Amino acid sequence: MSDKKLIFVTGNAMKLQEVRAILGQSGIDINSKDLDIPELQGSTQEIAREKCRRAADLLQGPCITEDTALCYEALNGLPGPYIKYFLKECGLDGLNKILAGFENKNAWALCTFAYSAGPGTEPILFEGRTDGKIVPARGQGKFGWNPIFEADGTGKTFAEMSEDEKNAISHRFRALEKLKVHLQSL
Ligand SMILES: O=P(O)(O)OP(=O)(O)OP(=O)(O)OC[C@H]1O[C@@H](n2cnc3c(O)ncnc32)[C@H](O)[C@@H]1O
Ligand SMILES: [Mg+2]
Repeated sequence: MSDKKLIFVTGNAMKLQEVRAILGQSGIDINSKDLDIPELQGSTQEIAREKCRRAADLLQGPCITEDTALCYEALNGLPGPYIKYFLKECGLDGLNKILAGFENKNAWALCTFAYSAGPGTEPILFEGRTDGKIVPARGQGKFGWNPIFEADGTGKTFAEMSEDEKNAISHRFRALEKLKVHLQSL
């Protein structure tokens, strides 16, 4: 495995940057491919599995994909996997206002990596979760909903953290820890 480059199918340059930083010296080398893969409706697991299946079919080979959800406790986990569209249509301010009628601002960030060994195989999922709460935007807004997610126990939004600080506690880091173990066992 270590001499092979694994393909990460994503259109998101910030995801790729964080994945490369987190994997660092692990010996796992990632190439990326920006394929537009339709994302189904369903649970985060169903969406992740289907996206990876389709990516492996298109590539005709092994690959990984990643789905990130932002889940509000007051909304039983929504927007969840649909956060990209909520962010696009409502903005950071709207993502706060959605919770105006609720005292509970708790949320969790959920990262799901899917690994496919190739077409016709069942993707394997690796999940990582970071708990926090939704707050009015603070910090550098370079990546998605970073400015409105304050991670528990830090007093900081992801956007107020350095890359290293975020990558030490993030949903993505936690999911990659599990994916790494799997890849290194191949
Ligand atoms: O090609 P893919 O990998 O699907 O990339 P995407 O940008 O479409 O990503 P998702 O479908 O997983 O949608 C997740 C949304 O959440 C945003 N996002 C993902 N990870 C994030 C993180 O760690 N911090 C802040 N925002 C994030 C991202 O910009 C999207 O708007
Ligand atoms: Mg996507």
